[in-house]
Amino acid sequence: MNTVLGTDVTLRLSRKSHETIDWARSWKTTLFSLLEDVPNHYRHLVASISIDGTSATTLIVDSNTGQPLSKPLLYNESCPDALPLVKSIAPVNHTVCSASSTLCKLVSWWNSADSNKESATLLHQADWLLWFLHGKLGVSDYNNALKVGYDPEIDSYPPWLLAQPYSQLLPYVKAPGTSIGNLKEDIRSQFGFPNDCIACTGTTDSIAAFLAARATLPGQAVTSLGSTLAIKLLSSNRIDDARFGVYSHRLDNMWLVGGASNTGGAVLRQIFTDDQLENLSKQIDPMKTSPLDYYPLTSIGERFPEADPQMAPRLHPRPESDVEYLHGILESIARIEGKAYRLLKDLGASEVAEVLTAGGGSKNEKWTKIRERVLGLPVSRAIQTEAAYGAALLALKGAQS
Ligand SMILES: Nc1ncnc2c1ncn2[C@@H]1O[C@H](COP(=O)(O)OP(=O)(O)O)[C@@H](O)[C@H]1O
Ligand SMILES: O=C(CO)[C@H](O)[C@H](O)COP(=O)(O)O
Repeated sequence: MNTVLGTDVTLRLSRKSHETIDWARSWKTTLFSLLEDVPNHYRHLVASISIDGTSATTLIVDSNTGQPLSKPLLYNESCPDALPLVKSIAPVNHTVCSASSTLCKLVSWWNSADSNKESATLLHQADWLLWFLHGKLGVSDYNNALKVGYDPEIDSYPPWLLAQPYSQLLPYVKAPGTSIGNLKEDIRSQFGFPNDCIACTGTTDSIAAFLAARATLPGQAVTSLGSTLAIKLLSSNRIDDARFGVYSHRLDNMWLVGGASNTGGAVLRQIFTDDQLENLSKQIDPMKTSPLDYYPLTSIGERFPEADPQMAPRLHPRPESDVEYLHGILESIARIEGKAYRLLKDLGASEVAEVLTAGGGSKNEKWTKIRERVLGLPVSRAIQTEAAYGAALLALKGAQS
């Protein structure tokens, strides 16, 4: 029997200004502390390791040292300066035609960098952290590489992208859960992993959550209620439309159609502690419709189901009662989720039949009932709600192939 390790190292914006956080150092520290947390009596049994990270979280690193050449750009950061140029080379409404796409982040760096262009490589958060384990720089997976322009249907970067001068920075792409190679000797000896332990390509956090939920039939969907609201609907056909922030990830021979809204738990965390969320939620009647109409965001900008970088948060008027306020916020997020699923149907995806829930918000039973009422669909908590479990399934896939 294989023992495998999956880690979800997505780190979210904390209350501090994210200008003050050394993100790359935080991620590396988090990874190595997670490896330290593996009980010693399991470490010699670990056959394979994989990592999921936030999508479009981008690093430009030195091809020789792997060290970042500039500040990493997070999943929800945008580079609108690059959008006109990206739109001029990509097909209309292509996934990369979003200011928060990885390609916009690459083009923005390329146009502003005055050195190191010849010895630079683009990596995503999960790619860079896996590199510490296997030591082969420049390897990614076709889920993380989607937003830089990789086309998982042709298993290649498209000609319009390869023709660009910065295509030399693009990472080599493998399927998620594919062996990259054995762990480096220093990592094996530092943590006591076996000589034949391998590192496998990872995926993004919301796809790892989908894998963890074990949805296998077209029409099954997973909503990840984490810091953000990420939606993945298993569909037999591919839908991509940047006008609405809709794109399709490949999952073997099917498609995960969806997108990621900037609404979600990060807004709740700005207002309530987890204990307050639990205690206030107990007092909510989920069958009662909230009259409050919010668009809960932590800052200006929305990706999906409206791709509007100028959308402002709407969290007022605030009622006297915190129970009513939380009810209004949870119901408003549910309305955004409902709008997202209706949009996918209107764009031609398989019709959603049931919604499984992952992420921290999945434990809120009152929210689940509110969502079931608003969506008009069966909504339940996935048996496995942690993205790390999905990453472990990818490690297992790599160990068995
Ligand atoms: N009882 C609750 N009801 C609703 N949301 C909750 C509850 N407890 C925690 N959360 C939310 O879950 C989020 C954390 O979930 P998690 O899946 O770990 O997010 P991420 O991996 O994106 O950081 C937080 O933003 C928090 O507000
Ligand atoms: O919101 C996010 C972080 O939580 C990411 O954008 C999320 O990973 C969705 O992106 P993808 O659909 O590519 O997985």
